[in-house]
Parts: sequence; structure tokens; C-alpha cells
Amino acid sequence: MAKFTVVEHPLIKHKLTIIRDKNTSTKDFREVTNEIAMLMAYEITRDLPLEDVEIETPLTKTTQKQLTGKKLAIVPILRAGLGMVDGILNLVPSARVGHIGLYRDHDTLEAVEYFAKFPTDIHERKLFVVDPMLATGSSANAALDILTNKYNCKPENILFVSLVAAPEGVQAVQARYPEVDIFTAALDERLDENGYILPGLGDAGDRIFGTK
Ligand SMILES: O=P(O)(O)OC[C@H]1O[C@H](OP(=O)(O)OP(=O)(O)O)[C@H](O)[C@@H]1O
Ligand SMILES: O=c1cc[nH]c(=O)[nH]1
Ligand SMILES: [Mg+2]
Repeated sequence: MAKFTVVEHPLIKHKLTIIRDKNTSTKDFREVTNEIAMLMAYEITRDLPLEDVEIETPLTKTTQKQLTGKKLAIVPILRAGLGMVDGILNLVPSARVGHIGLYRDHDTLEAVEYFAKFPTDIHERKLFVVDPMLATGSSANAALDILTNKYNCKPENILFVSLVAAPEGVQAVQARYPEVDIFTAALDERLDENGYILPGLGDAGDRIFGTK
């Protein structure tokens, strides 16, 4: 079984409280969501490989470390995943970005695909699939199905990164994709009868884009 990590940090907890608050404005919600994603980027990049490099300081030659240049891509699940992209790009600015458009059917809670566009070498890249909400896990699993079945990406090269997860969603992804590492900023209590995370933060897409 791959890793399941709740990224614990006082700054993340504080900022999560801000976005959970129903009185937070669209502008603040969007800004703080990106800030949390940036803080999480520190953790999700922890295992990136390093190699030796010879440099000269003003005083002497020395062997130091640099990233190997292993190719990365961030894959936001539209729409809400877009709210995390800039925050992560702040730390890994050369990462490419692929997009998967999914919406949850309100009655069945099944994810419906409406868009997909990726870098041509997506199957060679380490992927950060990002979506603030992991609720039933239907959208996450649909995104992983698309990447692995249609684009030949390897599950062991994929990290799934959410801000708020429900236990039901984590279990659903782990059951279908045991090789995918999951990172979240919070593991909440449960889903309500409409498939919303409790306590959660509401509809992340609507709150990021001000559509409700
Ligand atoms: O785990 P699940 O039960 O699939 O729920 C999570 C999904 O629901 C939300 O998307 P939504 O369908 O509201 O689309 P949006 O991002 O365009 O608002 C959210 O951003 C996730 O993609
Ligand atoms: O609580 C939830 C569940 C799914 N999607 C959201 O945006 N919020
Ligand atoms: Mg939504």
C-alpha cells in the first residue's frame, strides 16, 4: 500500500480554518487555497531525486546537490483543482500542467468527463494530480483511470493531493489504486447524504470561482 499522509503544519491548519469559514470572500478563498497548496508542495516534493553537481563558491570548488531534472506535471481536476496550481508552480516553476475536466453528477455522484489535455510525454512524468476535495473518490478514481488507461501513466508515478478528504474517498482511491500516494491537509469526519464532506468547506469550485 502506498503512503497516506495528512500534512500537519500550524500554518496549514490556520489557513484551512480560513477557507472553511463560510464568511470568507471569494478573493480570500482563492488566495489562501493557493497558499495551502504551496505549503503542501514542500511536502509532496520531499522524495524528488537529487544528484551531485560540481560548483565553485567564491572560496573553493565543492560538490553539492541539485534536482535531477526528473520531469514533473501538475494535473488539476477542473474546476476546483485549478485553485491549487499556481501555489505548487511557485515551488516547481518548470513543471508542466495537464488538465482533466470532470463534474460530479448531482444525482448519481458519478464523475463525468468533459475535457482532457496533457503534455505529450505525460506517461514519462511524475504527476501531482490535484483537487481540493476528495469526497466519494469518484472524481479522483476517474482521473486516475484516464491517466493510466488512456495515457499509459504508471500509478506508482502519481501522487494525489487534496486539501480536505473524507475517509470514504481515501478508502475508494486506496482500493482501486493502492500504488498512488495520497496527501491531504485534513482528513474530515464523513460525507453527508448529498456527498458533501463534513465539516468540509462547501463546494470548492463555487467558492474559488464565485459561481454561487
Ligand atoms: O470525490 P467526489 O465525490 O468525486 O467529489 C469531489 C469532486 O467534486 C468537486 O467537483 P465538482 O463536481 O463540484 O466540479 P467543479 O470543480 O467544477 O465545481 C471537487 O472539486 C471534486 O472534483
Ligand atoms: O464537500 C464537497 C464534496 C465534493 N465537492 C466539493 O466541492 N465539496
Ligand atoms: Mg463544484
